[in-house]
Amino acid sequence: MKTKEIVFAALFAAFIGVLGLIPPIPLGFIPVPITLQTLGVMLAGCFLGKRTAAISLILFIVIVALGVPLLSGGRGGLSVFVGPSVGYILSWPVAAFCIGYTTEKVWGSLRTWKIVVINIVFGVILVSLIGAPVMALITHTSIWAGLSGAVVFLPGDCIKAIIAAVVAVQVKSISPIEEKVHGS
Ligand SMILES: O=C(O)CCCC[C@@H]1SC[C@@H]2NC(=O)N[C@@H]21
Repeated sequence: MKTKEIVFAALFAAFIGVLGLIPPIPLGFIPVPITLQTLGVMLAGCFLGKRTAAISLILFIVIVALGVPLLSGGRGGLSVFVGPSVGYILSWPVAAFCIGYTTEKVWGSLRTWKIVVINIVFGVILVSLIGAPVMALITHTSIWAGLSGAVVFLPGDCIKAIIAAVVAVQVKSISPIEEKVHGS
């Protein structure tokens, strides 16, 4: 692993932790909050690329598991991993990897709309498809109830997908993907 890769992965893990300082919005009818941290997950994928993004999110999760309160609302520790949001949390490295993988594929013809679509497919839909059924399992409700409840996250998550895409395209010249693809 290159030093630069480690630095970027650590920086993004810290950045996602900083996003967790913004208080979550609890929703009475579903035991998982609205959080800005998914913005960081999508940005990690489309700015860092598959490998570094996945490493960054795994690092973030390990730090949380060790008890550092980096999740929104100042939560951390192993108890988080038996709670209703565990599926969402564990989906983050997968989503970041998929976003990074597809972003690298379209890097040569990069357009904001392409990154928006990628972010929505993996950072919104895939995250929901993993997170909501796990939430349903843990809260002893039906998968259908879990998935339909999770629809509440979609509007906000789509806005985050757009913001992440706009930012990633704006700063593409300093992205590690640029170096990887064009060797600059
Ligand atoms: O802090 C946690 O315990 C994890 C929260 C997971 C929140 C999920 S991620 C996708 C969806 N979008 C949100 O804003 N909240 C949920």
